[in-house]
Amino acid sequence: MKYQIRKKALVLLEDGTIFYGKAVGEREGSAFGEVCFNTGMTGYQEIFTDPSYYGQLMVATNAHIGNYGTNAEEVESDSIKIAGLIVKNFSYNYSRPSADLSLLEFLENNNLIAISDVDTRALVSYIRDNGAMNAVISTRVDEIEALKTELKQVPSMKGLELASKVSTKEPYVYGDENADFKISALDIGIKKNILRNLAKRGACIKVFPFDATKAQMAEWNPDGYFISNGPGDPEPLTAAIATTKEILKLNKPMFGICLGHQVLALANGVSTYKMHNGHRGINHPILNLLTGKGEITSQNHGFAVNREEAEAHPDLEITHTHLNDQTVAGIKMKYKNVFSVQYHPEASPGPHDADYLFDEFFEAIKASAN
Ligand SMILES: NC(=O)CC[C@H](N)C(=O)O
Repeated sequence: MKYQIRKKALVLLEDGTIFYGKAVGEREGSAFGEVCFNTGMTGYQEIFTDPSYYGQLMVATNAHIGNYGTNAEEVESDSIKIAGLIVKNFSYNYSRPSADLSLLEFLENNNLIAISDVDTRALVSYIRDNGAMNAVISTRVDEIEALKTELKQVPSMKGLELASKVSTKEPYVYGDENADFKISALDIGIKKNILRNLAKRGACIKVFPFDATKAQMAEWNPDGYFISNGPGDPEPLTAAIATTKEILKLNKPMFGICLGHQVLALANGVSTYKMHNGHRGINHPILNLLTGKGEITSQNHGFAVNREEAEAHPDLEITHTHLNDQTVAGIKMKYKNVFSVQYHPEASPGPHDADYLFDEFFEAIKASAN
């Protein structure tokens, strides 16, 4: 086997804790970022290409990663967005008829540094107990002091604006130009499966850069507005928050997902905060407070909306709650067709329980278009 003898590598956390492992493939080097973990058993390719993970080192809690290879169709953006990958067992072989590359080839094509043979259970328990923190993965195992110094230069996720790094530079149109409805989407890190979900329900979507103004987004007279998911802290997104505030005055239907949900809260003067540990996985339980029904959802966030402020806000209603820790999982504006969720109805990966949110958005669009 080509990669049987592999270089030693390490994960160094910002508090000095070290976990050892082996380099994946033959790439040497270091990758820095906030270390976080995803508990999904499947869906690694969608996770690695999700722009919301920009700047993060991903620990996969599933013990085998790579065993079903990759497929060019199953991406959520045009490249890998995680900063680095940490796994227990990296599978150099894969078995799936529809795969077109091994995970190793996919990582190499994207120049991604990855480390395997790490005690990921110990690492995940450690982060879970001690909270989100920065880390470096590196093959420079004899240069720990130098790595510590370099790690100190890495900015904290709190206060970090990252949407501009992943947003489209120019507006573009997605879907059939003759579709029944038109949606303007603010791209602060949009996942492809959101666009697929909007297009398949009969919309043509115009996707705008992170700093687009209301005037730019309103110019083609859309039937509704969408504010996307994305990476980083929502608070520094001053342009997106200001644009959202202006769009709200138009009284058109609006839907926000994840970072878009946080931006909607901020546009209403409700603050957000950094969680001790985020929610990242595909089996997070949510209670829909409007229907009394439970949903199993796909999640990926490290910030959340302040519950007391949302509860006290005269124009807002909390519509969904996360059942593990009672964090706010959804809000709506009482007097407008405007709502948002902290989780991912587009799944990819994950269950489709929350698909109905896209349908509700289209019902609102149809009602307001009449
Ligand atoms: N998936 C997302 O949109 C994540 C939103 C935000 N970056 C957070 O970590 O909370």
